[in-house]
Amino acid sequence: MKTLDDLLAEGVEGRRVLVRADLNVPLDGKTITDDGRIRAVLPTLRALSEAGARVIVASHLGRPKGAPDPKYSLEPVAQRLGELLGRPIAFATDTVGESARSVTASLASGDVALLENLRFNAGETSKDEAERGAFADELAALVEAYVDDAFGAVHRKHASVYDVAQRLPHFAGGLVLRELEVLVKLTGQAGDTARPYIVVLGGSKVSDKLAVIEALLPKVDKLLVGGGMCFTFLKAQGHEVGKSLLEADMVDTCRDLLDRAAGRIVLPVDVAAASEFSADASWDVVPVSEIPADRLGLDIGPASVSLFAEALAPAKTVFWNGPMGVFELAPFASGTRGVAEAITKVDGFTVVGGGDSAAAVRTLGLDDAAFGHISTGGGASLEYLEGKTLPGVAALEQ
Ligand SMILES: Nc1ncnc2c1ncn2[C@@H]1O[C@H](COP(=O)(O)OP(=O)(O)OP(=O)(O)O)[C@@H](O)[C@H]1O
Ligand SMILES: O=C(O)[C@H](O)COP(=O)(O)O
Repeated sequence: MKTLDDLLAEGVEGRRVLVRADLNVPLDGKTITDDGRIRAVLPTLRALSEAGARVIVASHLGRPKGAPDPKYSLEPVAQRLGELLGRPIAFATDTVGESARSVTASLASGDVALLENLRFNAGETSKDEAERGAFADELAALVEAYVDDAFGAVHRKHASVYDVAQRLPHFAGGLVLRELEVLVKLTGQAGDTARPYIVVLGGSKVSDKLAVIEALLPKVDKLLVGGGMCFTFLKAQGHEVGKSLLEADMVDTCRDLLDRAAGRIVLPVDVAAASEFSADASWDVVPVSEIPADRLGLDIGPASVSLFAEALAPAKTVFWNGPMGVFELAPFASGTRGVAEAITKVDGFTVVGGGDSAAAVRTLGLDDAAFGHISTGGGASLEYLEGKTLPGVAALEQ
């Protein structure tokens, strides 16, 4: 795989370079609530700009439906990117149209531009190769070289991730390289995963994470399951879960996993059971065997935090993905905070697997530096650990 260093060694002075970044940051209206993904790509942008490239950055934001939607404009991101880089960013109000062409044409050496949301174009995410290819042609026409530094999107077979690489000299950015270097240590491939190896999974969707549980089960010593997804497992264990999140069609699969795991899947023993999905709900901590029929579990309880902390204490390797509860609502953030704190005390290598978990670490005021690595990829890190081929990585390798 050719890397950013190879491109810099070739010389980039005056060359137009497209950098695919993952600037898909959480927004509250127009306010960025966590700019971690913007910060993560700064070294690549700085290196190219300082070497005299004309840098054109492209990203998706959210999941607009293939047409412009102001709610998903990257304009606030351009603003923040400019502040962090300490230089003005030229913002194109489209991705490959009139504005993009004129902005890229007018860049001087060292300048940086950001294109509008890639997903405002149906071709970006299309399953039809010709449609994706046509959009990739338009993107490629703007530049002379391509750097992929969008680790969070390498699992997507999208035009800007996959097809563009086939049309231009392509290079892996520093963030993509660093993420792969760290995550390979958790696959067991290199045979150097220090034990005990404990995986903590939470978040809302069991169905999304079953494949990763399947893939990791033979490799890990313990798998701690919290968050919305634990209720499908609790149901499979024979508990009633009231109005908690439940994927009824996954109960049998969870039961099968629990049988095969022979005690290595650890579930909460108590939960915060609330009257409604709201910060103002009335709620109590109850044992998992006593969740009232009219309540929903929005967090793991204190006994579960202690149980998980005890399991984590001897760990030498930890991977954590997905919050333990609805941490966005203050009363239900304790489980996530407690487990995150237990992970920071681990005397070993700890990785936070992206998305909401990384945002939780920062919004709960925990110290980034207390974790070995905070991945910028949620789905991407999980698919990598599952052992799937990541289209973005495959394209860079070709
Ligand atoms: N008990 C619960 N009931 C309902 N929702 C929950 C519960 N616990 C956690 N969640 C929600 O799960 C969401 C995160 O789920 P998701 O599966 O997307 O996690 P993630 O893997 O960190 O995300 P990403 O894929 O972006 O990395 C959070 O918004 C949180 O509020
Ligand atoms: O947030 C993410 O995991 C990445 O930015 C990918 O976004 P997507 O799941 O909408 O493709």
